[in-house]
Amino acid sequence: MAFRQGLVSKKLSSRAANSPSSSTTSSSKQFPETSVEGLSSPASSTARSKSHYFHSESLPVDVQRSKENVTVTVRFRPLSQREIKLGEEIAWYADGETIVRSENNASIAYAYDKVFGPTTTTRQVYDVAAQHVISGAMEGINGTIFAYGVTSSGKTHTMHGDQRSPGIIPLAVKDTFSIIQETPSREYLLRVSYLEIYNEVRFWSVFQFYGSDP
Ligand SMILES: Nc1ncnc2c1ncn2[C@@H]1O[C@H](COP(=O)(O)OP(=O)(O)OP(=O)(O)O)[C@@H](O)[C@H]1O
Repeated sequence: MAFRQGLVSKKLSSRAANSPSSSTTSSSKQFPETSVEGLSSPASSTARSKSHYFHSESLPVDVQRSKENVTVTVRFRPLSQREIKLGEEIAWYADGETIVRSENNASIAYAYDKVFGPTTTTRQVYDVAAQHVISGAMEGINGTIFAYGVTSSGKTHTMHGDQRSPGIIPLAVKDTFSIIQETPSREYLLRVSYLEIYNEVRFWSVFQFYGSDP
C-alpha cells in the first residue's frame, strides 16, 4: 500500500487583523475532465481542491495555481524498511506533477495542485507549497498550512522534521525572521498558533501566521 498525505495551504483574501479571519474562499477553477461524482477519493480534500476523478485521455490538467487561494499538495513517502519486509506494495503513485494514479487501474487518477513523489525533500515541498503563504503573511495576508493523512503517512516528518531535514514549521519560522531582518523599516506583530488534534475527532496540524504592519 502506498502512503501519502495532503498538505493544504490557504491564503485568505482579507488583510490580516489581530485575529484570524473567518472568511474562506473557493475557486472557480474547472477541470476539463468529466468528473464522476460519488466516487471516493484516495485522499479527502477541501474546498475547491476536491480531487477530480478522470480518465487518462483527458490529460493534461492545467492547474492555475497562482489564482487559487486554497491549494492541496500531495506528498508520497517511500515505503519503510518494515513495509518492504512485509511485502507491502505501492497502490498509488505520482504521475507527473499534478496527478495521483492507481497502480492497479491506470484509468483511475486524481488531480491536485501539486504532487510530490517519494524522493522529494521537505525543502522542495516547502518552496512550492508553503513559502508563498509565509511571504503573504509577511505582507499582512492571513495564511494557514496544515497537513492531514492517515497514521504514519508522514505528517510529522513534513511539518516538524528533524535536524537533518527540518520540516515546514522550522523552515517557515526561519523564513519569517529572515524577512523581518531584511525589512528594518517595518514593524511586525507576529502571532503564531500550532495545533495538533489527534484521534478521530480531528486529525491534522495547523500552523497559522498573522503578520501585520501596525
Ligand atoms: N518523506 C519521507 N521520507 C522518508 N521517511 C519518511 C517520510 N515521511 C515520513 N517518513 C517516515 O515515516 C514514518 C512515519 O512518519 P510520521 O511519523 O511523520 O507520520 P505521521 O503522519 O505523523 O503519523 P501519526 O499520525 O501516527 O503521528 C517515520 O518513521 C518517518 O520518519
